[in-house]
Amino acid sequence: MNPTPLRHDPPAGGAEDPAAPATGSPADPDVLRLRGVHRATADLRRGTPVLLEAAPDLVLLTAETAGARGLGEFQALAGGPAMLLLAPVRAAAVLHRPVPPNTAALALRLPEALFDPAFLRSLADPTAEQVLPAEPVLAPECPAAAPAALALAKLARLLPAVLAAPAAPDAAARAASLRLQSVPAADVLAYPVALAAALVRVAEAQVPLDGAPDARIVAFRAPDAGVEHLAILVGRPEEAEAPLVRLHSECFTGDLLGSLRCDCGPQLRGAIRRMAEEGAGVLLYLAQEGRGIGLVNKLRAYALQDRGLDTVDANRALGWGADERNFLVAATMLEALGVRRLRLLTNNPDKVAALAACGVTVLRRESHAFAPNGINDHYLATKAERFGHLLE
Ligand SMILES: Nc1nc2c(ncn2[C@@H]2O[C@H](COP(=O)(O)OP(=O)(O)OP(=O)(O)O)[C@@H](O)[C@H]2O)c(=O)[nH]1
Ligand SMILES: [Zn+2]
Repeated sequence: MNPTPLRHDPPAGGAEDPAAPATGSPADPDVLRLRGVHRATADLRRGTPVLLEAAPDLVLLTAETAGARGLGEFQALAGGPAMLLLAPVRAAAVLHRPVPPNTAALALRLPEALFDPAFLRSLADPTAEQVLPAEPVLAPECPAAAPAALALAKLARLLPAVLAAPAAPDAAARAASLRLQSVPAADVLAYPVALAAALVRVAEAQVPLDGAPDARIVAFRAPDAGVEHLAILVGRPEEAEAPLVRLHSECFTGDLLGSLRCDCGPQLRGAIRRMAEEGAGVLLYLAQEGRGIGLVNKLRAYALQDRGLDTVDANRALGWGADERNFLVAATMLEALGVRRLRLLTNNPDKVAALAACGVTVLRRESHAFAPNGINDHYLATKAERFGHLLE
């Protein structure tokens, strides 16, 4: 195999090469941007506020993780009235009325008396017990950086419901004394693309599989960020003219537990089987659980589906888009593996379009449909009706 080196490959031999460009070095601005955003997501997950550098700067705290300490630190940095930023479908549900179309985010007024963790969680999460001591009202203005604030919560795989306030004039100094993270809004919005472009191969091993003994796994990771993706190579796909490729988004419930709610398990094993029959193929096992919303949110989406919503509306009710995946990750991995022309095993036309948009030649789509099992029938029908999945 002769992989194409990517921008952040470490210097050969692991030594610093003084003549090499600065990419991957400690001062590489791309690496610093990834680091800043990744640290901010980790802080939000632990219920710690972060500063979002925008005009104006905002202090943020995710509603899902806000506790007494985080709320206290939030107030120490806030220099103006607090708001709760929500995605439009969730805001409409909380306000009990439609919101203007094409709205990226809405802001609700939030007096300090309502800084209560249970109240905040109930505003954020339609599956939580609803604790609504006051009727929520719209704030007079939604800050320009609200979409970046919600994007940061989503990168943390938390519900996109964010307590926000304009930062006090001395917020940067106070943030430094509390060791809080500060992150530019532009870095947050650029993060998914920067992360995908920065992936490097970090490990590789033979892993013979049941039915596909000639299999290898190659692991990819971006520097200074947490997410890892895997490529499962059957045979020598890089030597094939146009190998069979599958982009398989992680599904803990279907792939590992054999859940009958979806078709992921049969698709995963069926893809490996077909690749073994052909003698070669690549299955990219992408860390995009729940179409990019994460396992916890997928479980919430399932709870909403049990109350009658379909898979698209359940995502939206939680504040997420129907499909939050970024397939640039897959294009970057394929390039590193030396696969530029392929046949794509999928029913999803968006995957074909996304790879083509990244410059990958998809010679054709190969159908990958499995019969409904009596429980996933409605889910499969919804994928066909609302995502345009092709079943032939
Ligand atoms: N949010 C959400 N995600 C789901 C649900 N059911 C399955 N998933 C996720 O959907 C993804 C399925 O991914 P894929 O099988 O790669 O993609 P696909 O869009 O179905 O397209 P195909 O290539 O035709 O299979 C996995 O990440 C699952 O965890 C659901 O009801 N809600
Ligand atoms: Zn699944």
